[in-house]
Amino acid sequence: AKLASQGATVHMYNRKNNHTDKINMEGLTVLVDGGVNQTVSMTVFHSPEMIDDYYDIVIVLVKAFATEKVLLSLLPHLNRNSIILSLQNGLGNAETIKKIAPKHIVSVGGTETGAGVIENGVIAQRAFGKTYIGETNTNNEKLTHFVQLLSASGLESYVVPDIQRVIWNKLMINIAYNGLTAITRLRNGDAVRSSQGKRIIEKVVREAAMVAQAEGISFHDEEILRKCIRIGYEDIGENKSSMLTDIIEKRKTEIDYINGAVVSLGKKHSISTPYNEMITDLIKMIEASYSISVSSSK
Ligand SMILES: NC(=O)C1=CN([C@@H]2O[C@H](COP(=O)(O)OP(=O)(O)OC[C@H]3O[C@@H](n4cnc5c(N)ncnc54)[C@H](OP(=O)(O)O)[C@@H]3O)[C@@H](O)[C@H]2O)C=CC1
Ligand SMILES: CC(C)(CO)C(=O)C(=O)O
Repeated sequence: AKLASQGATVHMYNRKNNHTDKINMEGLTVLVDGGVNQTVSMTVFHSPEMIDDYYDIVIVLVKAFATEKVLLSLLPHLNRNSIILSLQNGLGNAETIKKIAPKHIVSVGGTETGAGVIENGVIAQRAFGKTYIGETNTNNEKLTHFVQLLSASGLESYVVPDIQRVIWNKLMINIAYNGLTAITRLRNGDAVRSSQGKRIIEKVVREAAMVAQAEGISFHDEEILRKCIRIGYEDIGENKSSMLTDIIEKRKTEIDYINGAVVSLGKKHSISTPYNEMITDLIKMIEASYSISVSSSK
């Protein structure tokens, strides 16, 4: 909606549901700070055949485990010169896309902007951080133009050279908040304001920083921790994390790509990650028991 409001031609691709029907009929309404920020006329395509092949950039924003299925069906309809840009959370997204689309230009970014569906056709923006996008070897002018449009629309964005750092920087925030808020059903800010929550955030982030270092990504533990805590109080405090939304909606989560990825990489490097393992196990337990979970005291 923000890009479209800058005059860019933006199409969305999603399977058909009540939300997409409402958007196609009445446009997409974005709420910011409780008020209506804008309603933008948008088209959501439901079938790959409806896709034209002229897109400069294709942004992948499905859950990590759905990338393969969605992109495989779209690929025959995409121009080779289109940049495929993942703004998904977690580790392994670039690798998944490159496997499916080896001849395309692939870029990965991380966004500290967040939103959720409030009702059909209406979304609320509740996280207001920056977006960083990794450079590509070619077609950087397209990316530069893209971030200019994003920034002009109010979503502060940058193209940056070190893509692994971009991914891990964003991952640290998800490691800190997504699993914890999904288990406690708290907004990010409420999680970090609890002394126990803050302690758990410190533990999971410190474990992840050790694993990142073993992977060759250098992080100053205290600095990354300070950023994760600050952002929880400020930019993303009001947000319900995407994983909390998944748990509320009884959906599969991206835990394997976030805290679960820290556990797997920790094993590879013989680094113990008990706090990330606990968060991963609890989320998997919740995911596996939606149909039998207790929701009433009676
Ligand atoms: N929400 C947030 O604040 C943020 C999310 N992210 C990342 O962005 C990505 C998307 O997150 P989010 O928007 O929360 O996820 P959602 O699950 O809310 O949205 C994903 C969309 O993809 C659609 N979809 C799933 N499978 C298919 C399919 N096979 N064919 C067509 N459409 C499909 C879903 O349709 P349906 O509704 O029918 O299931 C849904 O509309 C994730 O990687 C997340 O980590 C990053 C930063 C912030
Ligand atoms: C917006 C943010 C950073 C935290 O809520 C996020 O990435 C998510 O919810 O998945």
